[in-house]
Amino acid sequence: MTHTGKEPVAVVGVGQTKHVAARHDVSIAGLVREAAVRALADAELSWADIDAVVIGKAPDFFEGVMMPELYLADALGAVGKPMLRVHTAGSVGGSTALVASHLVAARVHRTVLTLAFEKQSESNAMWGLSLPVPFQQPLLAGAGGFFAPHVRAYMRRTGAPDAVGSLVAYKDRRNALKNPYAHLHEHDITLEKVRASPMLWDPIRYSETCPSSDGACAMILTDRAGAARSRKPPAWVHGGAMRSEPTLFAGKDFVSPQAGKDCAADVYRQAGITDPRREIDAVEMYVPFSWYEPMWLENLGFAQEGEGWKLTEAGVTELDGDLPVNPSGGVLSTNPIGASGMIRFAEAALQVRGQAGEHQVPGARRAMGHAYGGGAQFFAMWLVGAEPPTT
Ligand SMILES: CC(=O)SCCNC(=O)CCNC(=O)[C@H](O)C(C)(C)COP(=O)(O)OP(=O)(O)OC[C@H]1O[C@@H](n2cnc3c(N)ncnc32)[C@H](O)[C@@H]1OP(=O)(O)O
Repeated sequence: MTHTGKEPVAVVGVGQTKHVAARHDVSIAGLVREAAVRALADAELSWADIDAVVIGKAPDFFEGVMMPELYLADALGAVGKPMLRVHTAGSVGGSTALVASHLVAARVHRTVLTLAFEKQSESNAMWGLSLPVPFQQPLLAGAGGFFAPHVRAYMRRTGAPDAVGSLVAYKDRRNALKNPYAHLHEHDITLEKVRASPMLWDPIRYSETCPSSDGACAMILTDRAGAARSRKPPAWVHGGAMRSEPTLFAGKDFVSPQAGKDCAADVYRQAGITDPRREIDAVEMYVPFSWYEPMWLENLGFAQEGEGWKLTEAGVTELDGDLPVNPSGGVLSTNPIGASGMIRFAEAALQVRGQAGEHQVPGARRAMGHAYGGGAQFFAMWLVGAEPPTT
């Protein structure tokens, strides 16, 4: 039989660890295996059903272990099978899933285990991200130090009121209470508490910042025949894209990077989306600092330029709003950096499979997963649906 076009790709299994500040009870190998075993159990498959493994994590500085994938082949059942590592800084969880999905779409492999992790308690991510790299803009103190001026630039450009950042944090931390895997479960959270929390990197407050987490996320991606064997509803990949640009160049727009806009436009084109605000039911967006919600709402085309904060302020992005953003609690509640992009992709898949539990968006049919990394320079996104793609 001659095959033309791409093979449709389905997510049939999702597994996560409970994300926490420090998993002292397991090694990196133990952490990744836990997520992989849960994804296999969800898919009702065994190691023998997996043809290849695609793994991702953020910079090796975060654990101080160079190339940890070298010793993870047995923990991930990859002995005698192809295993591949992807690296695109903080967006890596998303790009890893996309590489895995391309292997299925291109009919290189039929069923692929993809996994991303970070065990930040083994090191210190803030100082891991504060290296004095020669001939580069100093990164200041960690990612917060790098991104805070871009948040200020957004506030100045749009006239957004100070309160918007706190609204996002308050929403995401409440959503996290509905997600058993989320790192932060702040049962006593109030808006006043968020607003009164200490300023870390002006204008980013403690409660408007992601934590540093240990965690892993895995997915099983398969072809049309694999999806047909799945007893649970699959999530179908309708579009996926990656884009990159340098950290610094004349004219770079840190508030709304061109690479992010182009990446989203490519995904919408593949998925046949012309009005993302109306046609997408849930978004899992990479928001490590709360102000990135309104910033990405604009960058991804959900709002006109300068208007993203108005959606947040009006409650549109709440779990019961008409465009729920980060029903899982998002990166703001859980950030094992390398895994965070894959968690966004996996949570989007759970939404359209109807498997998101207490943070399910009722009736979600199409959901978007978004990841970014580096100096807002690597982007990875996918759009998944409850129905198989028509093209
Ligand atoms: C592309 C990207 O992903 S960019 C983002 C990259 N990631 C970051 O920049 C990480 C930002 N966060 C941090 O640097 C740190 O978590 C800080 C500065 C906010 C807090 O530092 P520390 O207090 O040293 O955190 P530490 O990890 O030791 O945790 C101490 C406790 O505070 C909790 N905690 C950590 N951060 C937060 C937070 N932002 N809000 C509420 N609680 C928090 C932890 O869960 C832990 O509680 P536990 O002991 O009950 O488990």
